[in-house]
Amino acid sequence: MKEPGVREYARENYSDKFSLLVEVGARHMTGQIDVPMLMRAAIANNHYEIPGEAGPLRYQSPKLTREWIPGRGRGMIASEDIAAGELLICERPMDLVRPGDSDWAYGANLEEVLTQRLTARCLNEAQLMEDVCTLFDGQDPAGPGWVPHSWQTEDFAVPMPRGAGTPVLEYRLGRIVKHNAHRWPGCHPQTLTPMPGLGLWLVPPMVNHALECDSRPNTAHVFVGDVMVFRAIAPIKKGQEVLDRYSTPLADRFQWTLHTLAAHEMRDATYEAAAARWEEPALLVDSTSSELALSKSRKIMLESLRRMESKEPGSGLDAVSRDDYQELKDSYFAAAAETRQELQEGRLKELPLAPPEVRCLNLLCPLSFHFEGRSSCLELRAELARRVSLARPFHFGEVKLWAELFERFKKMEEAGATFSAEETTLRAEVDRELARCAEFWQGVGTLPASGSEGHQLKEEFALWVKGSEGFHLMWFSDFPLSKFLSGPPTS
Ligand SMILES: C[S@@+](CC[C@H](N)C(=O)[O-])C[C@H]1O[C@@H](n2cnc3c(N)ncnc32)[C@H](O)[C@@H]1O
Repeated sequence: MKEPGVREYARENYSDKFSLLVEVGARHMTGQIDVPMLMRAAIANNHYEIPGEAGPLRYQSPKLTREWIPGRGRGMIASEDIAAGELLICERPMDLVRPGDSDWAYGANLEEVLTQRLTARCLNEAQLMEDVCTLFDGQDPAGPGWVPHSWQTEDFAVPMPRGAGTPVLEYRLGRIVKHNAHRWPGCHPQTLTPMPGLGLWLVPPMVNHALECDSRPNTAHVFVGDVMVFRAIAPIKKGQEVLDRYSTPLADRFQWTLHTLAAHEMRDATYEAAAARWEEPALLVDSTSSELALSKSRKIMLESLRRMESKEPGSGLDAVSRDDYQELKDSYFAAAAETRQELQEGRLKELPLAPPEVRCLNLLCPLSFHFEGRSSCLELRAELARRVSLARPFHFGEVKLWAELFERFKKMEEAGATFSAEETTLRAEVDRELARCAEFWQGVGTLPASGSEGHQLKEEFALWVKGSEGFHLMWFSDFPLSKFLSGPPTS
Protein backbone atom coordinates (compact mmCIF):
# COMPACT_ATOMS: atom_id res chain seq x y z
CA MET A 1 0.00 0.00 0.00
CA LYS A 2 1.26 3.50 -0.83
CA GLU A 3 2.42 5.47 2.23
CA PRO A 4 0.35 8.66 2.58
CA GLY A 5 2.35 11.86 2.05
CA VAL A 6 2.32 14.55 4.74
CA ARG A 7 -0.41 16.47 2.93
CA GLU A 8 -2.67 13.48 2.58
CA TYR A 9 -2.04 12.39 6.14
CA ALA A 10 -2.74 15.86 7.48
CA ARG A 11 -5.94 16.18 5.49
CA GLU A 12 -7.24 12.88 6.80
CA ASN A 13 -6.13 13.06 10.40
CA TYR A 14 -6.08 16.68 11.49
CA SER A 15 -8.27 19.77 11.34
CA ASP A 16 -8.66 21.84 8.19
CA LYS A 17 -6.46 24.47 9.76
CA PHE A 18 -3.60 22.04 9.96
CA SER A 19 -3.86 20.94 6.36
CA LEU A 20 -4.05 24.60 5.35
CA LEU A 21 -0.74 25.11 7.14
CA VAL A 22 0.76 22.16 5.34
CA GLU A 23 -0.35 23.74 2.05
CA VAL A 24 1.29 27.03 3.03
CA GLY A 25 4.44 25.11 3.96
CA ALA A 26 4.47 23.38 0.58
CA ARG A 27 4.14 26.74 -1.19
CA HIS A 28 6.93 28.23 0.91
CA MET A 29 9.24 25.39 -0.13
CA THR A 30 8.94 26.65 -3.70
CA GLY A 31 9.42 30.29 -2.79
CA GLN A 32 5.77 31.28 -3.19
CA ILE A 33 5.70 33.62 -0.24
CA ASP A 34 3.10 36.31 0.10
CA VAL A 35 5.33 39.17 1.27
CA PRO A 36 2.52 41.82 1.34
CA MET A 37 0.63 39.49 3.68
CA LEU A 38 3.74 39.17 5.88
CA MET A 39 4.00 42.97 5.96
CA ARG A 40 0.39 43.23 7.09
CA ALA A 41 1.04 40.58 9.76
CA ALA A 42 4.10 42.53 10.93
CA ILE A 43 2.06 45.74 11.22
CA ALA A 44 -0.72 43.94 13.12
CA ASN A 45 1.88 42.50 15.52
CA ASN A 46 3.73 45.76 16.18
CA HIS A 47 6.61 44.37 14.12
CA TYR A 48 7.41 41.98 16.94
CA GLU A 49 7.18 38.69 15.07
CA ILE A 50 5.38 36.98 12.24
CA PRO A 51 2.87 34.54 13.77
CA GLY A 52 3.30 30.81 13.22
CA GLU A 53 0.15 30.65 11.05
CA ALA A 54 2.07 32.45 8.34
CA GLY A 55 3.95 29.22 7.70
CA PRO A 56 7.47 27.89 8.13
CA LEU A 57 9.25 30.75 6.32
CA ARG A 58 12.48 28.92 5.93
CA TYR A 59 13.19 29.54 2.28
CA GLN A 60 16.52 29.54 0.50
CA SER A 61 16.48 29.83 -3.27
CA PRO A 62 17.54 26.54 -4.92
CA LYS A 63 19.77 28.71 -7.12
CA LEU A 64 22.14 29.38 -4.19
CA THR A 65 24.97 27.05 -3.28
CA ARG A 66 27.47 27.51 -0.49
CA GLU A 67 31.05 27.21 -1.65
CA TRP A 68 34.58 27.92 -0.52
CA ILE A 69 35.92 31.17 -1.90
CA PRO A 70 39.64 31.86 -1.57
CA GLY A 71 40.28 34.41 1.18
CA ARG A 72 36.63 34.63 2.22
CA GLY A 73 35.72 31.35 3.84
CA ARG A 74 32.47 30.13 2.37
CA GLY A 75 30.03 32.27 0.44
CA MET A 76 26.88 31.99 -1.62
CA ILE A 77 27.28 31.37 -5.34
CA ALA A 78 24.53 31.45 -7.96
CA SER A 79 24.20 27.99 -9.44
CA GLU A 80 21.89 29.41 -12.14
CA ASP A 81 21.19 32.87 -13.53
CA ILE A 82 19.12 34.94 -11.12
CA ALA A 83 16.91 37.80 -12.27
CA ALA A 84 16.76 41.16 -10.47
CA GLY A 85 13.97 41.08 -7.92
CA GLU A 86 14.08 37.32 -7.33
CA LEU A 87 13.49 36.18 -3.79
CA LEU A 88 16.72 34.66 -2.45
CA ILE A 89 16.09 34.11 1.26
CA CYS A 90 13.06 34.45 3.52
CA GLU A 91 13.68 33.19 7.01
CA ARG A 92 12.62 33.39 10.65
CA PRO A 93 15.36 33.74 13.27
CA MET A 94 16.86 30.76 15.03
CA ASP A 95 16.89 32.96 18.12
CA LEU A 96 16.29 36.64 18.72
CA VAL A 97 16.82 38.76 21.83
CA ARG A 98 13.98 41.28 21.72
CA PRO A 99 13.65 44.38 23.87
CA GLY A 100 11.40 43.49 26.79
CA ASP A 101 12.44 39.80 26.94
CA SER A 102 13.13 38.57 30.48
CA ASP A 103 16.89 38.32 29.83
CA TRP A 104 17.02 41.68 28.01
CA ALA A 105 17.98 44.84 29.89
CA TYR A 106 18.80 48.44 28.95
CA GLY A 107 22.48 48.60 28.00
CA ALA A 108 22.93 44.83 28.30
CA ASN A 109 25.55 43.19 26.11
CA LEU A 110 23.17 41.51 23.68
CA GLU A 111 25.91 39.33 22.18
CA GLU A 112 26.41 37.78 25.61
CA VAL A 113 22.69 37.33 26.20
CA LEU A 114 22.26 35.63 22.82
CA THR A 115 25.27 33.39 23.43
CA GLN A 116 23.92 32.30 26.79
CA ARG A 117 20.55 31.49 25.29
CA LEU A 118 22.06 29.45 22.51
CA THR A 119 24.34 27.60 24.90
CA ALA A 120 21.35 26.56 27.00
CA ARG A 121 19.17 25.65 24.03
CA CYS A 122 21.83 23.77 22.10
CA LEU A 123 22.08 21.18 24.88
CA ASN A 124 18.53 20.06 24.16
CA GLU A 125 18.01 20.95 20.53
CA ALA A 126 20.24 18.90 18.31
CA GLN A 127 18.86 20.48 15.10
CA LEU A 128 19.55 23.98 16.39
CA MET A 129 23.07 22.96 17.38
CA GLU A 130 23.69 21.43 14.01
CA ASP A 131 22.41 24.54 12.22
CA VAL A 132 24.33 27.00 14.39
CA CYS A 133 27.52 25.02 13.92
CA THR A 134 27.35 25.42 10.15
CA LEU A 135 28.08 29.13 10.64
CA PHE A 136 31.50 30.74 10.51
CA ASP A 137 33.20 31.02 13.91
CA GLY A 138 35.96 33.36 12.81
CA GLN A 139 38.79 31.04 13.68
CA ASP A 140 39.04 27.83 11.80
CA PRO A 141 37.56 28.21 8.34
CA ALA A 142 37.14 24.44 8.14
CA GLY A 143 35.65 24.66 11.65
CA PRO A 144 34.23 21.72 13.51
CA GLY A 145 30.60 21.12 12.87
CA TRP A 146 28.05 19.48 15.07
CA VAL A 147 29.89 16.56 16.64
CA PRO A 148 27.84 14.68 19.20
CA HIS A 149 29.45 12.60 21.93
CA SER A 150 29.49 9.04 20.77
CA TRP A 151 26.59 7.40 22.50
CA GLN A 152 27.29 5.25 25.57
CA THR A 153 24.97 2.50 26.72
CA GLU A 154 24.54 4.21 30.08
CA ASP A 155 23.53 7.55 28.43
CA PHE A 156 19.89 8.41 28.81
CA ALA A 157 20.02 11.91 27.34
CA VAL A 158 20.07 12.95 23.69
CA PRO A 159 23.56 13.12 22.20
CA MET A 160 25.31 16.23 23.51
CA PRO A 161 27.40 18.51 21.33
CA ARG A 162 31.13 18.31 21.74
CA GLY A 163 32.27 20.59 24.55
CA ALA A 164 28.90 20.47 26.32
CA GLY A 165 29.26 21.34 30.00
CA THR A 166 32.63 23.04 29.43
CA PRO A 167 33.48 26.64 28.50
CA VAL A 168 34.57 25.40 25.07
CA LEU A 169 31.02 25.23 23.77
CA GLU A 170 30.04 28.66 25.07
CA TYR A 171 33.26 30.15 23.68
CA ARG A 172 32.57 28.75 20.20
CA LEU A 173 28.96 29.89 20.26
CA GLY A 174 30.17 33.32 21.34
CA ARG A 175 32.45 33.47 18.29
CA ILE A 176 29.59 32.38 16.04
CA VAL A 177 27.37 35.10 17.50
CA LYS A 178 30.10 37.71 17.06
CA HIS A 179 30.54 36.91 13.38
CA ASN A 180 26.96 36.19 12.36
CA ALA A 181 24.43 37.83 14.67
CA HIS A 182 22.40 40.64 13.14
CA ARG A 183 21.04 43.77 14.73
CA TRP A 184 17.25 43.71 14.62
CA PRO A 185 15.24 46.94 14.27
CA GLY A 186 12.81 46.31 17.10
CA CYS A 187 10.89 48.42 19.53
CA HIS A 188 9.96 48.06 23.16
CA PRO A 189 6.66 46.14 23.35
CA GLN A 190 5.16 48.43 26.00
CA THR A 191 6.38 51.88 25.00
CA LEU A 192 6.89 51.12 21.27
CA THR A 193 10.13 53.14 21.51
CA PRO A 194 12.51 52.02 18.76
CA MET A 195 15.11 49.80 20.37
CA PRO A 196 17.29 47.27 18.60
CA GLY A 197 17.46 43.58 19.40
CA LEU A 198 20.01 41.01 18.27
CA GLY A 199 19.29 37.75 16.50
CA LEU A 200 20.80 34.84 14.69
CA TRP A 201 19.39 33.73 11.35
CA LEU A 202 20.70 30.69 9.51
CA VAL A 203 21.18 31.49 5.82
CA PRO A 204 21.50 35.32 5.82
CA PRO A 205 24.94 35.31 7.46
CA MET A 206 26.23 32.92 4.82
CA VAL A 207 26.19 35.86 2.38
CA ASN A 208 29.55 37.64 2.23
CA HIS A 209 30.25 41.37 2.25
CA ALA A 210 30.88 43.22 -1.02
CA LEU A 211 34.17 45.09 -0.75
CA GLU A 212 34.45 48.36 -2.68
CA CYS A 213 36.66 46.61 -5.24
CA ASP A 214 34.03 43.92 -5.81
CA SER A 215 31.22 44.73 -8.11
CA ARG A 216 28.50 46.55 -6.18
CA PRO A 217 26.31 44.43 -3.89
CA ASN A 218 23.83 42.38 -5.90
CA THR A 219 21.45 41.65 -3.05
CA ALA A 220 19.76 43.64 -0.30
CA HIS A 221 17.68 42.68 2.70
CA VAL A 222 14.87 43.98 4.89
CA PHE A 223 13.19 42.81 8.06
CA VAL A 224 9.49 41.99 7.93
CA GLY A 225 8.71 41.57 11.61
CA ASP A 226 11.38 39.09 12.69
CA VAL A 227 11.69 37.56 9.21
CA MET A 228 14.71 38.45 7.05
CA VAL A 229 13.98 38.82 3.36
CA PHE A 230 16.70 38.98 0.69
CA ARG A 231 16.13 39.80 -2.96
CA ALA A 232 18.53 40.16 -5.88
CA ILE A 233 18.88 43.87 -6.69
CA ALA A 234 20.60 43.17 -10.01
CA PRO A 235 20.81 40.19 -12.36
CA ILE A 236 23.29 37.62 -11.01
CA LYS A 237 24.97 35.34 -13.51
CA LYS A 238 25.52 31.66 -12.85
CA GLY A 239 28.84 31.29 -11.00
CA GLN A 240 28.82 34.83 -9.55
CA GLU A 241 28.97 35.40 -5.84
CA VAL A 242 25.89 36.79 -4.10
CA LEU A 243 27.08 39.79 -2.10
CA ASP A 244 25.42 42.12 0.36
CA ARG A 245 27.24 45.01 2.04
CA TYR A 246 27.35 44.95 5.82
CA SER A 247 27.66 48.72 6.16
CA THR A 248 24.97 51.35 5.72
CA PRO A 249 25.02 53.88 2.86
CA LEU A 250 23.79 56.46 5.39
CA ALA A 251 27.02 56.27 7.43
CA ASP A 252 27.99 59.89 8.06
CA ARG A 253 31.48 59.04 9.31
CA PHE A 254 34.06 56.78 7.72
CA GLN A 255 34.73 55.40 11.20
CA TRP A 256 31.26 53.90 11.31
CA THR A 257 31.95 51.59 8.35
CA LEU A 258 35.56 50.99 9.42
CA HIS A 259 34.20 49.84 12.77
CA THR A 260 31.74 47.44 11.10
CA LEU A 261 34.57 45.99 9.02
CA ALA A 262 36.81 45.64 12.08
CA ALA A 263 34.04 43.89 14.01
CA HIS A 264 34.07 41.32 11.21
CA GLU A 265 37.87 41.19 11.21
CA MET A 266 37.92 42.50 7.63
CA ARG A 267 39.83 45.28 5.84
CA ASP A 268 38.83 47.09 2.67
CA ALA A 269 41.80 48.81 1.02
CA THR A 270 39.67 50.83 -1.43
CA TYR A 271 37.42 52.12 1.32
CA GLU A 272 40.38 52.94 3.55
CA ALA A 273 42.04 54.85 0.70
CA ALA A 274 38.82 56.82 0.17
CA ALA A 275 38.64 57.57 3.90
CA ALA A 276 42.26 58.78 3.80
CA ARG A 277 41.56 61.01 0.79
CA TRP A 278 38.52 62.59 2.35
CA GLU A 279 39.39 62.97 5.99
CA GLU A 280 41.36 60.21 7.63
CA PRO A 281 44.93 60.70 6.34
CA ALA A 282 46.20 58.73 9.34
CA LEU A 283 44.86 55.62 7.63
CA LEU A 284 47.32 56.07 4.82
CA VAL A 285 50.18 53.65 5.30
CA ASP A 286 52.11 53.32 2.09
CA SER A 287 50.17 55.00 -0.68
CA THR A 288 51.49 57.65 -3.00
CA SER A 289 50.50 61.26 -2.52
CA SER A 290 48.44 61.29 -5.72
CA GLU A 291 46.01 58.91 -4.05
CA LEU A 292 45.44 61.59 -1.47
CA ALA A 293 44.04 64.03 -3.98
CA LEU A 294 40.33 64.64 -4.03
CA SER A 295 38.90 66.18 -7.16
CA LYS A 296 38.58 69.97 -7.06
CA SER A 297 34.82 70.09 -6.62
CA ARG A 298 34.87 67.54 -3.81
CA LYS A 299 37.70 69.37 -2.09
CA ILE A 300 35.75 72.64 -2.20
CA MET A 301 32.70 70.90 -0.77
CA LEU A 302 34.75 69.37 2.04
CA GLU A 303 36.31 72.72 2.94
CA SER A 304 32.94 74.38 3.01
CA LEU A 305 31.56 71.56 5.18
CA ARG A 306 34.50 71.86 7.57
CA ARG A 307 33.93 75.61 7.94
CA MET A 308 30.29 74.99 8.75
CA GLU A 309 31.07 72.18 11.21
CA SER A 310 33.65 74.27 13.01
CA LYS A 311 31.06 76.86 14.03
CA GLU A 312 30.51 77.10 17.75
CA PRO A 313 28.68 73.93 18.76
CA GLY A 314 25.28 74.73 20.17
CA SER A 315 25.16 78.19 18.62
CA GLY A 316 22.52 76.89 16.24
CA LEU A 317 21.35 78.49 13.05
CA ASP A 318 22.23 81.99 14.19
CA ALA A 319 25.92 81.28 13.64
CA VAL A 320 25.31 80.50 9.98
CA SER A 321 24.86 83.25 7.43
CA ARG A 322 22.82 82.93 4.29
CA ASP A 323 26.05 83.14 2.30
CA ASP A 324 27.58 80.25 4.28
CA TYR A 325 24.50 78.22 3.55
CA GLN A 326 24.48 79.05 -0.16
CA GLU A 327 28.17 78.22 -0.46
CA LEU A 328 27.69 74.80 1.16
CA LYS A 329 24.70 74.06 -1.02
CA ASP A 330 26.39 75.10 -4.26
CA SER A 331 29.54 73.17 -3.46
CA TYR A 332 27.54 70.06 -2.56
CA PHE A 333 25.65 70.13 -5.87
CA ALA A 334 28.85 70.70 -7.87
CA ALA A 335 30.50 67.66 -6.23
CA ALA A 336 27.33 65.57 -6.64
CA ALA A 337 27.12 66.50 -10.34
CA GLU A 338 30.65 65.17 -10.80
CA THR A 339 29.75 61.86 -9.13
CA ARG A 340 26.59 61.53 -11.24
CA GLN A 341 28.55 62.24 -14.41
CA GLU A 342 31.23 59.67 -13.51
CA LEU A 343 28.58 57.10 -12.66
CA GLN A 344 26.83 57.66 -15.95
CA GLU A 345 30.07 57.24 -17.85
CA GLY A 346 31.01 54.15 -15.80
CA ARG A 347 34.26 55.69 -14.52
CA LEU A 348 33.48 56.47 -10.91
CA LYS A 349 36.69 57.07 -8.96
CA GLU A 350 35.10 57.89 -5.63
CA LEU A 351 32.60 56.26 -3.33
CA PRO A 352 29.12 56.74 -4.84
CA LEU A 353 28.08 58.41 -1.58
CA ALA A 354 30.83 59.45 0.82
CA PRO A 355 30.11 60.11 4.52
CA PRO A 356 30.95 63.84 4.23
CA GLU A 357 28.28 64.12 1.54
CA VAL A 358 25.76 62.49 3.87
CA ARG A 359 26.74 64.99 6.59
CA CYS A 360 26.46 67.82 4.13
CA LEU A 361 22.89 66.86 3.18
CA ASN A 362 21.94 66.29 6.82
CA LEU A 363 23.14 69.83 7.58
CA LEU A 364 21.60 71.43 4.52
CA CYS A 365 18.14 70.07 5.30
CA PRO A 366 17.39 72.25 8.38
CA LEU A 367 19.39 75.18 6.97
CA SER A 368 17.33 75.17 3.79
CA PHE A 369 14.14 75.26 5.86
CA HIS A 370 15.50 78.25 7.75
CA PHE A 371 16.76 80.21 4.75
CA GLU A 372 14.54 79.11 1.89
CA GLY A 373 11.49 77.43 3.31
CA ARG A 374 9.68 74.15 3.19
CA SER A 375 9.96 73.12 -0.48
CA SER A 376 13.67 73.59 -0.50
CA CYS A 377 13.96 71.45 2.61
CA LEU A 378 11.82 68.69 1.08
CA GLU A 379 13.95 68.87 -2.05
CA LEU A 380 17.19 68.37 -0.07
CA ARG A 381 15.73 65.43 1.79
CA ALA A 382 14.73 63.89 -1.55
CA GLU A 383 18.28 64.52 -2.79
CA LEU A 384 19.55 62.30 0.04
CA ALA A 385 17.09 59.57 -1.05
CA ARG A 386 18.26 59.91 -4.67
CA ARG A 387 21.90 59.61 -3.67
CA VAL A 388 21.25 56.52 -1.53
CA SER A 389 19.28 55.08 -4.42
CA LEU A 390 22.26 55.56 -6.75
CA ALA A 391 24.72 54.12 -4.24
CA ARG A 392 22.67 51.21 -2.88
CA PRO A 393 19.40 50.71 -4.75
CA PHE A 394 16.59 49.18 -2.66
CA HIS A 395 18.63 49.31 0.52
CA PHE A 396 16.32 49.97 3.47
CA GLY A 397 18.05 53.37 3.80
CA GLU A 398 16.59 54.37 0.45
CA VAL A 399 13.18 52.83 1.15
CA LYS A 400 12.78 54.63 4.46
CA LEU A 401 13.64 58.04 3.01
CA TRP A 402 11.04 57.79 0.23
CA ALA A 403 8.42 56.34 2.60
CA GLU A 404 8.93 59.13 5.09
CA LEU A 405 8.59 61.78 2.38
CA PHE A 406 5.45 60.03 1.14
CA GLU A 407 3.97 60.18 4.63
CA ARG A 408 5.07 63.79 5.12
CA PHE A 409 3.23 64.90 1.98
CA LYS A 410 0.16 62.94 3.06
CA LYS A 411 0.16 64.55 6.51
CA MET A 412 0.63 67.99 4.98
CA GLU A 413 -2.31 67.41 2.69
CA GLU A 414 -4.47 66.19 5.56
CA ALA A 415 -3.57 69.34 7.46
CA GLY A 416 -4.83 71.42 4.55
CA ALA A 417 -1.48 72.58 3.15
CA THR A 418 -1.36 74.12 -0.29
CA PHE A 419 1.53 72.86 -2.36
CA SER A 420 3.85 75.01 -4.43
CA ALA A 421 4.58 73.96 -8.03
CA GLU A 422 7.95 72.52 -6.92
CA GLU A 423 6.27 70.56 -4.15
CA THR A 424 3.68 69.13 -6.53
CA THR A 425 6.41 67.94 -8.89
CA LEU A 426 8.42 66.51 -6.02
CA ARG A 427 5.40 64.72 -4.64
CA ALA A 428 4.90 62.95 -7.98
CA GLU A 429 8.53 61.83 -7.88
CA VAL A 430 8.17 60.56 -4.30
CA ASP A 431 5.05 58.60 -5.29
CA ARG A 432 6.85 56.99 -8.21
CA GLU A 433 9.95 56.10 -6.22
CA LEU A 434 7.96 54.64 -3.34
CA ALA A 435 5.90 52.56 -5.79
CA ARG A 436 9.16 51.26 -7.29
CA CYS A 437 10.48 50.26 -3.84
CA ALA A 438 7.14 48.74 -2.80
CA GLU A 439 6.87 46.69 -5.99
CA PHE A 440 10.38 45.44 -5.53
CA TRP A 441 10.08 44.37 -1.90
CA GLN A 442 6.50 43.15 -2.04
CA GLY A 443 7.37 41.16 -5.13
CA VAL A 444 4.05 41.85 -6.79
CA GLY A 445 3.38 42.82 -10.38
CA THR A 446 3.29 46.46 -11.36
CA LEU A 447 1.35 48.48 -8.84
CA PRO A 448 -1.26 50.73 -10.34
CA ALA A 449 0.75 53.97 -10.43
CA SER A 450 -2.27 56.02 -9.58
CA GLY A 451 -5.79 55.36 -8.40
CA SER A 452 -6.99 54.41 -4.96
CA GLU A 453 -5.74 50.80 -5.05
CA GLY A 454 -2.18 51.81 -5.86
CA HIS A 455 -2.34 54.52 -3.23
CA GLN A 456 -3.59 52.15 -0.55
CA LEU A 457 -0.81 49.65 -1.28
CA LYS A 458 1.77 52.42 -0.97
CA GLU A 459 0.21 53.56 2.30
CA GLU A 460 0.40 50.04 3.66
CA PHE A 461 3.99 49.72 2.52
CA ALA A 462 4.89 53.06 4.15
CA LEU A 463 3.25 51.89 7.37
CA TRP A 464 5.41 48.77 7.39
CA VAL A 465 8.53 50.88 6.72
CA LYS A 466 7.66 53.23 9.56
CA GLY A 467 7.31 50.35 12.03
CA SER A 468 10.58 48.77 10.91
CA GLU A 469 12.53 51.62 12.48
CA GLY A 470 11.79 53.67 9.42
CA PHE A 471 11.38 57.32 10.27
CA HIS A 472 14.23 58.08 12.62
CA LEU A 473 16.90 59.93 10.70
CA MET A 474 18.19 63.29 11.84
CA TRP A 475 16.43 66.63 12.07
CA PHE A 476 13.80 66.00 9.39
CA SER A 477 12.29 63.03 11.23
CA ASP A 478 11.99 64.87 14.54
CA PHE A 479 10.83 68.28 13.37
CA PRO A 480 7.15 68.68 14.35
CA LEU A 481 4.66 68.76 11.52
CA SER A 482 2.98 71.91 12.84
CA LYS A 483 6.24 73.88 12.62
CA PHE A 484 7.02 72.34 9.27
CA LEU A 485 3.65 73.47 7.96
CA SER A 486 4.10 77.01 9.17
CA GLY A 487 7.39 77.28 7.28
CA PRO A 488 6.97 79.22 4.03
CA PRO A 489 6.82 77.30 0.74
CA THR A 490 9.81 78.39 -1.34
CA SER A 491 9.02 81.52 -3.22
C1 LIG B 1 28.72 36.45 8.30
S1 LIG B 1 30.17 35.65 7.82
C2 LIG B 1 29.98 35.37 6.12
C3 LIG B 1 30.14 33.91 5.73
C4 LIG B 1 31.51 33.32 5.96
N1 LIG B 1 32.44 33.76 4.92
C5 LIG B 1 31.50 31.80 6.02
O1 LIG B 1 32.51 31.20 5.73
O2 LIG B 1 30.47 31.25 6.42
C6 LIG B 1 31.22 37.03 7.95
C7 LIG B 1 32.68 36.67 7.83
O3 LIG B 1 32.99 36.22 6.51
C8 LIG B 1 34.22 36.77 6.08
N2 LIG B 1 33.96 37.63 4.93
C9 LIG B 1 32.79 38.11 4.50
N3 LIG B 1 32.94 38.85 3.40
C10 LIG B 1 34.24 38.87 3.12
C11 LIG B 1 35.02 39.48 2.10
N4 LIG B 1 34.50 40.22 1.14
N5 LIG B 1 36.36 39.28 2.14
C12 LIG B 1 36.94 38.52 3.10
N6 LIG B 1 36.25 37.93 4.09
C13 LIG B 1 34.91 38.08 4.11
C14 LIG B 1 34.77 37.57 7.24
O4 LIG B 1 35.64 36.77 7.98
C15 LIG B 1 33.55 37.88 8.07
O5 LIG B 1 33.83 38.03 9.44
